[in-house]
Amino acid sequence: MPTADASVRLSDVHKAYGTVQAVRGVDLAIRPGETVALLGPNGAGKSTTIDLVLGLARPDAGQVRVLGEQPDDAVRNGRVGGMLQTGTLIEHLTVGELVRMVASLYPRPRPVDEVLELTATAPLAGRDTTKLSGGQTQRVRFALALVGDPDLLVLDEPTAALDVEGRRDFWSAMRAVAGSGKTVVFATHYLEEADAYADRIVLLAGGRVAADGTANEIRARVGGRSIRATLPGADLAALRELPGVSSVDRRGDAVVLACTDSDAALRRLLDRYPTARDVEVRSAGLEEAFLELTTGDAVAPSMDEVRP
Ligand SMILES: Nc1ncnc2c1ncn2[C@@H]1O[C@H](COP(=O)(O)OP(=O)(O)OP(=O)(O)O)[C@@H](O)[C@H]1O
Repeated sequence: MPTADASVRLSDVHKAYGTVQAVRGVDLAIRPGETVALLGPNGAGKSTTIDLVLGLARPDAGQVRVLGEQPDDAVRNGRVGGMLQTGTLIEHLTVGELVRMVASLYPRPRPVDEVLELTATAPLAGRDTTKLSGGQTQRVRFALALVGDPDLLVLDEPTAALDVEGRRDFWSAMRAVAGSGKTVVFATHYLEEADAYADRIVLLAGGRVAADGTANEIRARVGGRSIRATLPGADLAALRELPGVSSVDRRGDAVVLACTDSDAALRRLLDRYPTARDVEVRSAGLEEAFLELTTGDAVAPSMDEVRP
């Protein structure tokens, strides 16, 4: 894709903080209208990548172009709307007053009523900004990122502190915006959010791109299947010796066999353990792909960090 045609292009970008290599040779091109998730465990380099795109950090090496410009020029020209992890709303204004005030700072703002509608903040327009829940605050921050009518929206973990309902409401607002043709880049470590809301997932680990594609393409990178069967009291060491089995795990009365050859493993399992029941064979999911692709020279995420 020629540079001018990409909304965001990173070419062999490196960024260190002291001795920590936060981003190590990232190449990435995001097309206009795409919704892209930057997914990765803690410390993968997601926020640093977002800071580079927003012109808040400069690369040590490589190039970042946003809408064909230097990032800070694109931001200054009102072409980029950003929502960072932290930030508070100006206090003692109503939501409507705040969004109107921010709109007045842009040359061609989007009509305020339309933005309030789109972000489901219209019912909050008369509410003081100090009287909002976490989810409502995030939607107002989203409205502020949107009101300048940017071509590109960049959101750093927009739902990190929200409960399930707050997350759902936020994403339904986001989906409406993405559907209107904007390019959206968001960072998350929620697999399900990346899967549900992004057209494409860029999986980061240890400051590098570990995988880049649709959720299905990333799943397909991990070819293995697993067999789950109810088998009370089974000897895990003996199961590990079955042909085609790479590892074994116990889940209550069930066992899960990760397989390199699930056909061979299944035949021998049923032969040796005729009492096995509720047998299921399944393809590796996004969670397995995430674990496999982000483990290695990168920092392995703990299951808490994966938060499927
Ligand atoms: N300002 C900074 N000073 C020093 N080190 C930093 C700074 N910002 C980030 N780092 C380090 O760079 C690496 C990448 O951090 P980054 O915040 O980009 O990752 P992340 O994927 O956004 O993680 P998280 O999900 O925890 O926000 C980490 O090791 C982090 O500790």
